[in-house]
Amino acid sequence: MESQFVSQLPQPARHGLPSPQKHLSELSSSASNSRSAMPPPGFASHKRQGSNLPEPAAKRKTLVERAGEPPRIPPAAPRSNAALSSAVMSTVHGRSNPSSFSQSYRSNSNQSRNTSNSTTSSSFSMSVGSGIRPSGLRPVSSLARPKSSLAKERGTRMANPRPTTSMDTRAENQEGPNNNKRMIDFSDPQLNFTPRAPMNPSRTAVYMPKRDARNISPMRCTGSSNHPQVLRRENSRAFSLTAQMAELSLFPETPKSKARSGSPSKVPRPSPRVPKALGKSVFSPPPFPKSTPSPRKNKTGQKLTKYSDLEAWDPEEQYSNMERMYEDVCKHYKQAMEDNVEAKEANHAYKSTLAGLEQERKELTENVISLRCELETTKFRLETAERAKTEAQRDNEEEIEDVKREHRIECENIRQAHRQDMERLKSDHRDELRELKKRLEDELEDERTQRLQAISQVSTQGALEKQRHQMDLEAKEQEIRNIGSEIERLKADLAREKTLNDDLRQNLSSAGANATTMENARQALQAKIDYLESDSKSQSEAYAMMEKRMNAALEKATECEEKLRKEEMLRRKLHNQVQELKGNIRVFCRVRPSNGDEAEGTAKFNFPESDDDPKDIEVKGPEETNSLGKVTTKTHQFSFDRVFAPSSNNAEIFEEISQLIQSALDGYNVCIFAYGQTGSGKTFTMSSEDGMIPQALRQIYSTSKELEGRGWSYTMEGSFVEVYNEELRDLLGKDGEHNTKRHEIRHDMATCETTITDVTTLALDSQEQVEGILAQAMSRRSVAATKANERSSRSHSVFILKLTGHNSITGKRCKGTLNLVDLAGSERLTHSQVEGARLKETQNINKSLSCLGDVIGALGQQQQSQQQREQQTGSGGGHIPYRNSKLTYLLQFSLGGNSKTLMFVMVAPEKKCLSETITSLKFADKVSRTRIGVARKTGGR
Ligand SMILES: Nc1ncnc2c1ncn2[C@@H]1O[C@H](COP(=O)(O)OP(=O)(O)OP(=O)(O)O)[C@@H](O)[C@H]1O
Repeated sequence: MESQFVSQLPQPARHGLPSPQKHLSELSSSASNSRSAMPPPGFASHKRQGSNLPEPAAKRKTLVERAGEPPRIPPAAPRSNAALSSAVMSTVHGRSNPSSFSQSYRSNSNQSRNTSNSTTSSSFSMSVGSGIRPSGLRPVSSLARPKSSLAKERGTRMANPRPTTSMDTRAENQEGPNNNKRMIDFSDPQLNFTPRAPMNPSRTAVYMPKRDARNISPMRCTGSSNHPQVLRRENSRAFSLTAQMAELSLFPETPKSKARSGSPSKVPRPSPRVPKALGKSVFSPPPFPKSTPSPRKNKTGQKLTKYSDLEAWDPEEQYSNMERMYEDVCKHYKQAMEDNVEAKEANHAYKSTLAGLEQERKELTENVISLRCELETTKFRLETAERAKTEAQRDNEEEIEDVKREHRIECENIRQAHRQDMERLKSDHRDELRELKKRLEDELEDERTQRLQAISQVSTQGALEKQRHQMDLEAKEQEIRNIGSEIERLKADLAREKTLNDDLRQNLSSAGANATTMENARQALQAKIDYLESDSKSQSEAYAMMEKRMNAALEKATECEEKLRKEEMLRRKLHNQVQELKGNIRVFCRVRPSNGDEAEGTAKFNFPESDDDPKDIEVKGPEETNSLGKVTTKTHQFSFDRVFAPSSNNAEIFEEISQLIQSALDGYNVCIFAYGQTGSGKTFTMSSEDGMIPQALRQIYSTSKELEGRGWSYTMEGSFVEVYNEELRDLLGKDGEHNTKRHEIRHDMATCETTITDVTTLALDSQEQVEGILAQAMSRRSVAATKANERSSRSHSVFILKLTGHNSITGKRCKGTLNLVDLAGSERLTHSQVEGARLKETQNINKSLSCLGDVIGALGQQQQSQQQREQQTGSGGGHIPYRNSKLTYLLQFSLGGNSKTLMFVMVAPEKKCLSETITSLKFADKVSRTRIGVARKTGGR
């Protein structure tokens, strides 16, 4: 029983001594581990003897110093060993309080072995348990938790052995934040810690840090307590244990004070299972003195005093307790002694290990010295090599510098040579250029001389040639002139011959007709003779009747012809009377359509309703502001012989003037002219494809054809001139001549005929010929782009058609002239803003138009005064300023009593032309009111 007890005590020397190798490895590992810097328990216990306070962390030791340290020191040694030492010392020095010693020692031994002695009471077990628990493990329950009625039960329950189950996990989880701790069963064969003492079933399981099995090493546990917090906790625990031990006394405690003393585990209680024979083999404590029972002993209900309610102590019971405690202490002391012996053995072993290590250290030191020597040698070599390298580098740099310098000199030399070469080449090149230039100049001079000689030769030859040609030309011109006069003479002869021929032809035709008639008569007579000879009386009667009827028919035909002639004469007479009634000067107004430029705006024109013969036009004038600031618009009303709205076309207009064309065929002078501002549509009306000129010619051709049946034959001669800057130009003249040749206007006052000198007069034999002539004339007209018209006519064009008719039946003749005039556009100088040639043109245009107005006005006045004078004296006369302009002079016989005149006043609808439009309309109105005398036939016989 005693041996069993002894074996349960901690025996570190026997089972905890590691092999030297392992020991060294642990030492070296501890050298690198700060936790192992904690002093071994042996040192600590010696150092802290007599002190319960924890020592500060020891200085880090060398390998040699550590070699002698015991490898496995129980955990929490500083605290437990201090307490143990103090307890032992107090016991040795005869101090009382064995229970505190027992408690301290038990805690120490249990920590070193990681086992617990479950043979003690539950409170004692808990006390021991708190010692083996790693720091931080259930600190509150072990230290601060007050004792309760449940504490004992809980402690017992914790000590109960149980297999490792899922509950372990739960228990582990219940450990709070330190989950890295786990319950380890010491019976687990995997663990290399095997307690020598039989395990108490109630303590087979203890809480261990969650590491490998080595974590149960006291060194590591010690290390873990090195943490400042842990140290504090350990210190406080040691302090509380010391304090508790100091509290222990032989005097009984009241239950109340017990309850206040803290954890029940800290109150020492004798284990009922401690063997009585403890320490017999080694140590036999003297018997505890027997106490004699007190005579005053009152087992039950004995009070402290007579007047007190407190129960008195039972000394006997206390004594027995003390006795038990004493035995317990003796038992532990014996155990400690055994441990001491073991520790000495271990010390010895450590010393031998230390010697080995010392030897090893010496060897290592020698090695270190030799290595240092080697290091020094290497350093020296390195420095030498460095120096050599630096020197080599310096040499290299010097060499590079030398090479660079040489290179620079070489470059400089090459550059110099190159520059000299360049200079030389340049001078050579300059010389070459100079020579080349000189040579070329010489060559050029020679060439020029040769060329000049050749030119002078050629020019001499050319002059001679020219002279010869000139002479030839003059001779040819003379020849042509002779031929021309010959032609003229021949033409006159031809015309005379032609007339003679015509007369002869007529005589021949009449003779032919007479011959036919005679033949018919002869045949009739022959038939009559035959009939008479056939002797038929009835036939003779029938023949007479037939002859009678034939004669009647012939007479009737003659009557009809006469009647037709009379009617034709009447028609002409009536036609002319109608024309006269219409007025010898008539005015038509035409408004052209807008050219589509909406931005310019259109003036307001009104055409009062009239079914087929519109004659009135209203124009809204420009806005005017009167003196009161009121804006007014004046409406101008005009009446003409006919008004054509913008929608009317050239065909409609020609219908109206076709009667005038007939008058020209009848032998009247007819003048149709178009007046208006530039761009108002004059040329469009007169000379466009379906304009008045082409249509008039078409009608003349067709009518003359019709009249052929009535014995009329017509000859048509046309000329086309323009009045440009008061000069006449022949538009049908030869190329190059039409605008250079000068022409004169000649009037034959006897025949009232006008001729232009050197003007081209063409016999118009066919319609196609006329159209070709018109196209040529139009292309030669003087036109220019103005502000108002891109192709503005800068001249007055006059197409003169002379119509000569002869009636072969009646022998009548007639000669009419048709003048179709396209006047140049009237425009204000301020509006046109032209200058130079254009200005001169405009001035001449305006002057001639003004003269035209003057002539018409004078004609009107003359008519009035003539009528008055005729009424008074029977004679007329007056001055008409025809000569004031070329235009009026040219149209002298077409603007007067001998002619029929029609004026078109052309109107542009644009707003910007409004003032010019009104001016034109006023002029036309004035002309329209003019009454020119009665037209007379010219050349009629
Ligand atoms: N009745 C019309 N219908 C359609 N276009 C017209 C008409 N009248 C004139 N024009 C057009 O208006 C433009 C000017 O006309 P035109 O050259 O005949 O004017 P103008 O009076 O002869 O001008 P100018 O006096 O400068 O010669 C032309 O392009 C012409 O085609």
